[in-house]
Amino acid sequence: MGEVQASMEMERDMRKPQQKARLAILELAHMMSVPMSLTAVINLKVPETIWQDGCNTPLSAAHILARIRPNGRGGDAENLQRLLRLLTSYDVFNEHLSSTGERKYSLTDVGKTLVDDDQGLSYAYYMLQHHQDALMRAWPLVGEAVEDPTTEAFVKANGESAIEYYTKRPEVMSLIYKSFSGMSIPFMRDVLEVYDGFQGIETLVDVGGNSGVTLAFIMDKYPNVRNGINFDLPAMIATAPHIPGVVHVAGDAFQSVPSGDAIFIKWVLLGCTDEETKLVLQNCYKALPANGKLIVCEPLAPELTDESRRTRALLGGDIFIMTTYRTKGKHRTEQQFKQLGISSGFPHFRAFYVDPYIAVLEFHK
Ligand SMILES: C[S@@+](CC[C@H](N)C(=O)[O-])C[C@H]1O[C@@H](n2cnc3c(N)ncnc32)[C@H](O)[C@@H]1O
Repeated sequence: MGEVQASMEMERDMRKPQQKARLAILELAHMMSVPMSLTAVINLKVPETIWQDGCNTPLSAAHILARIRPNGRGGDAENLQRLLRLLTSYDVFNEHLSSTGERKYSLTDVGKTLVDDDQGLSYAYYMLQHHQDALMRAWPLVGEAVEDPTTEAFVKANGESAIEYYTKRPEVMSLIYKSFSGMSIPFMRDVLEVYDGFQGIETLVDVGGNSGVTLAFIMDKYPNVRNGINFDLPAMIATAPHIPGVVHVAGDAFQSVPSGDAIFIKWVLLGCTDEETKLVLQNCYKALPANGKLIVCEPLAPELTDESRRTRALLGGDIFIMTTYRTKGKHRTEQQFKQLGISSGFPHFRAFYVDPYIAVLEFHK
């Protein structure tokens, strides 16, 4: 029987629900192979090797290995090809199969997100950050968040919180900065193309602004923002890089936040419990003038649970938060944010869906 015929017969058999179910559970059972293979090819520098000079020329695994290894020797091309085939099935690489059976690989649009741009940023650092040893140690304990939500899996596995762990290690901090910037800048580029809510603001406070890169990006596009205050925890501010025009201020948003015409918060509230989120929103309310505005960019959990990529990406991120940062931090729905805003004093709320993952939420006094 030829492979095509066998495949057609398998398609037909797949109509049997039990076979479909067994196949689905095996896919789930082997799911771990996907992020670990992706992390491996990033560490091996496969994406930039294929992308060399922006050409995206299809290369065989042996050719990729020869380019990666300066002396052109060593490495197991067959094993590299096995990683590339799996990741092709997840749309990271395109596979080009020749009539002789040789397989070559180029980058898809997904794969291209792993190649550094002219500022040295890409999503590769986000992948690497998420799969560091310390974070991986926490995953076997994910179920304990159900039994005991008082302590994060990360803390149980590593004896300290993720933030404490990061800030003690300069090499981890530099990965964190690249990871957040690599994820943040492409999103902000899209936001600033369509969202004009920063017009008319002179002093903008970025609460939990980390390195200050996002704030600098906003100030570049909106020169009316003349005073940019990057506010973060003391340990983060201690290692924040110097950025012209950005003033770094250390503090704790649970205590108070600096005053400004408007306040910006991005990718912070997901790491807070509902009570802490309310506290931060109340502190923002106090720090804003009459008619002041709080602009929040956070992942928005979908109301409906379906099988879409968006739902999976967002709910997967939600479990990442639960495991790594806060067992009761979470991705919230639009309605949950609206209610938290109202209970913190903000009577007006608007949501802008500028990106499938992160939304822009405006809270007005
Ligand atoms: C996931 S990072 C997001 C950084 C940045 N806003 C971005 O979008 O790239 C969360 C940031 O919130 C900061 N943060 C967490 N709790 C905070 C608090 N209580 N007060 C101020 N900053 C806080 C962290 O130190 C970290 O820099």
